[in-house]
Amino acid sequence: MARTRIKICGLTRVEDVQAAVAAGADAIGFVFYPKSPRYVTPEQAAALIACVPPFVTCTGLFVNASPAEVAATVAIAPIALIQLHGDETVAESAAIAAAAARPYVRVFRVKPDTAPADLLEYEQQCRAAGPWFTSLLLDTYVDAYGGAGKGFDWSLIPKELAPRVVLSGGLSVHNATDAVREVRPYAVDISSGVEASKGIKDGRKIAAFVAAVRAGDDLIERATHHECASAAPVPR
Ligand SMILES: O=C(O)c1ccccc1N[C@@H]1O[C@H](COP(=O)(O)O)[C@@H](O)[C@H]1O
Repeated sequence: MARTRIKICGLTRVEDVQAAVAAGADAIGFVFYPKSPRYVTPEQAAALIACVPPFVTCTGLFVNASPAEVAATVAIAPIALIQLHGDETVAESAAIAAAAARPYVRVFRVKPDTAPADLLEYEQQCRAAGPWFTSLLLDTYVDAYGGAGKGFDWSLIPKELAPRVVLSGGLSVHNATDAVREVRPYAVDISSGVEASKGIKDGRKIAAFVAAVRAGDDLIERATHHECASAAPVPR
C-alpha cells in the first residue's frame, strides 16, 4: 500500500513552511478565509510559496468565496490545488474550480447524524459535476467552518470510500497512528494539532505528527506482509 499523504494547513510563516517541508509533508495549505486566525493575503502566500521546493503541493483554502475572488487569488499566489471548505454547493464548487482553472478538494463537514451513504452519494455528485474534482476532504462540522481541532466518528466513513478521502478534523500526534490504521485514508490534513498557538506552527509537533502517520503506515505494511507470508502455498 502507498504511504498516506500528509498536508499541513494554515501556514503563515517561512519557518513553518520550512518545518513542514523538512518533515516530509506532501502538501501545505494557505487559508484565504479572512475570518480565520490563519488568514494570509495572496501576496503573503506568494512569498511563502517561493520557499517551497518542487513536488510539494501548495493548496489554497477558501470559504464561500466567489469564482472571481478565487481566480484573482490564484493569479497572485501560485497554488496548485483549491480546498473549498464552506457552504458552496456542488455546482458552485465546480464553477469556482473552472474559473480558477485549478483542481479542487471538496470538503464535507461531518455531523453526528451524517450517514455513511451520504458521503458516498456526495462524492458521486462531486465527480459528476466536472473534471476539476479530485477528492472529498472529511472534516468535523463546526460553526467556524474548520480549524477547530475537533474530530468526528471515523466509523461513519464507508470502507470503500476511505482510500480516496482526505481525513481531517482534530488530528494530532496522539491519534494519527490510529487514524491511519483504522481508516486507511488517502491523505490526512492537520492544522491546530501542530500549532503552538493559532496560526503559529510548532516544528517539533509537525515532525512528531509526520512520524506518527508513518508509524500507522508501517503497521498497515506489516499486516499486509504478514498476511502474505503466512498464506499457505497452493498445492499443485
Ligand atoms: O484553519 C482554519 O482556520 C480554517 C478556517 C476555516 C475553514 C477551515 C480551516 N481549517 C481546516 O480545518 C480542518 C481541520 O483543522 P484542525 O486540524 O481540526 O485544526 C483542516 O482541513 C484545516 O485545513
